[in-house]
Amino acid sequence: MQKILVEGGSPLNGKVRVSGAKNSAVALLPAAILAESKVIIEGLPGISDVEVLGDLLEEIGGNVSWKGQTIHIDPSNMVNMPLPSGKVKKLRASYYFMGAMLGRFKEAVIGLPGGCHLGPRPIDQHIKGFEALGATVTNEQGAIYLRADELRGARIYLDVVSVGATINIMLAAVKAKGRTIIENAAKEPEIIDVATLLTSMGARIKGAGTDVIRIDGCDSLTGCMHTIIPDRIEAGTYTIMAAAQGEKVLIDNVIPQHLESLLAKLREMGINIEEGDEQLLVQPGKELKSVDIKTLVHPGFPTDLQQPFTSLLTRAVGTGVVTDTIYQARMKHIDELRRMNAQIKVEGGSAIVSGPVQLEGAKVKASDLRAGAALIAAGLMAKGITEITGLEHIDRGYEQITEKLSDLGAKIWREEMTPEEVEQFQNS
Ligand SMILES: CC(=O)N[C@H]1[C@@H](OP(=O)(O)OP(=O)(O)OC[C@H]2O[C@@H](n3ccc(=O)[nH]c3=O)[C@H](O)[C@@H]2O)O[C@H](CO)[C@@H](O)[C@@H]1O
Ligand SMILES: C=C(OP(=O)(O)O)C(=O)O
Repeated sequence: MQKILVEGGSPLNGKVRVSGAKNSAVALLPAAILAESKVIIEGLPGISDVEVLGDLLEEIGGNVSWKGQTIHIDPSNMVNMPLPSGKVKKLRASYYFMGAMLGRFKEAVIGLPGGCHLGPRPIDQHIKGFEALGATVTNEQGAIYLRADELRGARIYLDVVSVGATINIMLAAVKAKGRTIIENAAKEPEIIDVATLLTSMGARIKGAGTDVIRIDGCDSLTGCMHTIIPDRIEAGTYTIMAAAQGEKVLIDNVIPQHLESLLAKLREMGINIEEGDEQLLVQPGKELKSVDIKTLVHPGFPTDLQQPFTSLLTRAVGTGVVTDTIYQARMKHIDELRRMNAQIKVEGGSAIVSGPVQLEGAKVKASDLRAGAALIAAGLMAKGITEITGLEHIDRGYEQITEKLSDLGAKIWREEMTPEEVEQFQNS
């Protein structure tokens, strides 16, 4: 087991290249189940979520091979194998096997998903959608059993705007008879990316990226080639780190329009950001002004950037209020930031960050993926050395984060934990 060490204070300079989007990748791979011939997806991020999904596709009989960041998935010999436990528990997005296997086999058994612990993460809207399409859905001993004699298109209104439910319903509906209309659909760029892949496979989808998606089902889908979009959350994380500790940092392979809400807030803080077609140049001033943020569904401020942004606020002048309306309990990083001398109060579900403070290195634990990014951001600004454990979360979503930051001039590295540290970590 490893830990990350960061010796703070070094300025960040240079160029960092953003990888393919985790939250697209984790849907694109299961989507390949629906094809009848080879699906090739280029530009995938080297993260553990993608590895696990590749293994799951092999478990159900897919022929999977890798050439660098490109995956070749031949789904023709896949079988409807139940996946009630095991690797499905390692990540959130294993829930996409429900929609994809239901679409292909009209039947599936999938264990309830894992992923970041951000408070309650129900999947009732996914189930509502599958049932509307004609499936019977039961929950038995921690696994979801889905079965349909026939999938029929339906009009589905989502009570909660959900990325996962929107994509999962699309996956099943592309093979349903007739038209499905998803109302109050999520509008995240990853939904458009998945719709683009499915359309290349022959699916008929209109409106992805708006809150009404129309899908006309078809009998068969073929293989295709697809290039994934860049990861807006990884890009946003490096943009925040550059704002916190950068002099002049170029974020490469980014779609700036995907990050408008973050960029607007950073500009309000006094950070100079120039937008190119696929690049952002970040040059923070000496003094940053605090701002308030409230997370919202896309195109609002993304919940997945709330935690790293909280770290940035510790070096801004004034008081910033952070409210997460998507995951109210996504606050586990706060206690760890406090160990590093951050002045943060939690009141009425919001974190109130007072600054500027000089953060100090400490031993901290990443409780989830973006908490990990928040602690690395804090470590970059802190005096002394910060030791971060819980890397299994960070490695779910950030490809080569220590290497990318080292290339920007950060003093950051990984070390094996001693047996005593492992024991302490496991008991904490
Ligand atoms: C793999 C993936 O893409 N993960 C992202 C996805 O997670 P995920 O798809 O799980 O998140 P959702 O968009 O579904 O969740 C949004 C909100 O809706 C609620 N909800 C969701 C589904 C449901 O059936 N019932 C329900 O009540 C959730 O508890 C949450 O409060 O979107 C989140 C919100 O942008 C991001 O933080 C995650 O990084
Ligand atoms: C919450 C996240 O991921 P997941 O939904 O995969 O747990 C995230 O990417 O920040």
